[in-house]
Amino acid sequence: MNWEEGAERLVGADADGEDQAVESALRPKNLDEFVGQPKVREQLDLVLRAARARGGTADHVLLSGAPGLGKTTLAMIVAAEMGAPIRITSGPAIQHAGDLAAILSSLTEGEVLFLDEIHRMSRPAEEMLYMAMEDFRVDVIVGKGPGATAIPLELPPFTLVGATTRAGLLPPPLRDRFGFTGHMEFYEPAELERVIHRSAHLLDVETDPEGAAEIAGRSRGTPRIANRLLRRVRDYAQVKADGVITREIAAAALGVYEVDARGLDRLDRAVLGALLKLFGGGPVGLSTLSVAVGEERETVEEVAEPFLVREGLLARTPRGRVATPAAWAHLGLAPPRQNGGAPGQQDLFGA
Ligand SMILES: Nc1ncnc2c1ncn2[C@@H]1O[C@H](COP(=O)(O)OP(=O)(O)OP(=O)(O)O)[C@@H](O)[C@H]1O
Repeated sequence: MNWEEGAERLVGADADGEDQAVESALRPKNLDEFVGQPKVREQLDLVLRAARARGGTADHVLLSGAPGLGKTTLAMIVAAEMGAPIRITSGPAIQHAGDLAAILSSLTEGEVLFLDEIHRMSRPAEEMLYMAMEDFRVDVIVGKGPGATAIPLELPPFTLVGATTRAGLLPPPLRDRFGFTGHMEFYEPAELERVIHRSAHLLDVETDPEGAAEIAGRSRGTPRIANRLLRRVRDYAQVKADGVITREIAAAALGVYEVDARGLDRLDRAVLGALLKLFGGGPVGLSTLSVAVGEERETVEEVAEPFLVREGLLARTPRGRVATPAAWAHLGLAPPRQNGGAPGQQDLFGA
């Protein structure tokens, strides 16, 4: 299978076509329904309540965190809680300052502008946004060269909700213009169980507590993945059983899709398996490891490794990739008595 960009993984955190079609039905509509993220929820609640009490517009909000953790959902909740409409766009869609000017100038008072992947906006658009956020004004440049003139345009007060997977990539002047920054964490299994119960209810699927726990444990801390796995388990329960999701049904269904008890899929297990079985647990260079699993370096490094590192199964060291004791245990293998092997011979392709 090709795991290159665009290949769909059941445990991938980016939205696929089916996710997009069903996600709006599963989105919590207000802060009370939003599961987990207690800090962000409490802080945002204060920001919104205060703005409502003042009868004004809420401060600009920056949400950072991995894909599928609920940034879009929270942006929609900000609008709903403020009783305001929402406009949704993304950094890559705004390549010219003019694109942004067109959007900003059509906003109505109090409207929420959701800018996903805000770190991918073009530089000129970013500079226009500074002024819009601070002074609710933009300068529209008319003409070219020495004859160009800037026509100031007043904007109604609005709330920008920016989302980014990488808050560190935002230039400080942009970051500083947000009144509130919320960092979204990966979800605890108990929180994902609540997400699954809620979604199962909305999808009209019966799920017992152990069934939800089984799916939660394989969802990589991410509600989008939990919802996706729930849909696949529901299919299995309907076709192979009486439609009720139990622990056995969930485990069997996700076994069919090769998502293991910890949420690793075939690619993750291939990388980990090669590291353990072929290289004695490492250290081994990334290129060597990639050749061993028959994948591109980038696929191993960007698609498989981040979750393996997060799970404490693999470490990236200056000498190469190293498996942790938990990796041996997870694949049910006994570590060699002296972990380490012969890195000089294994690093044939460099790090
Ligand atoms: N806290 C939550 N409680 C319940 N469901 C949630 C929660 N967070 C996210 N979800 C569900 O997960 C799905 C993905 O959420 P959302 O689209 O908001 O993620 P995102 O962080 O914006 O992702 P991306 O960065 O890819 O745009 C939604 O369908 C939503 O129903």
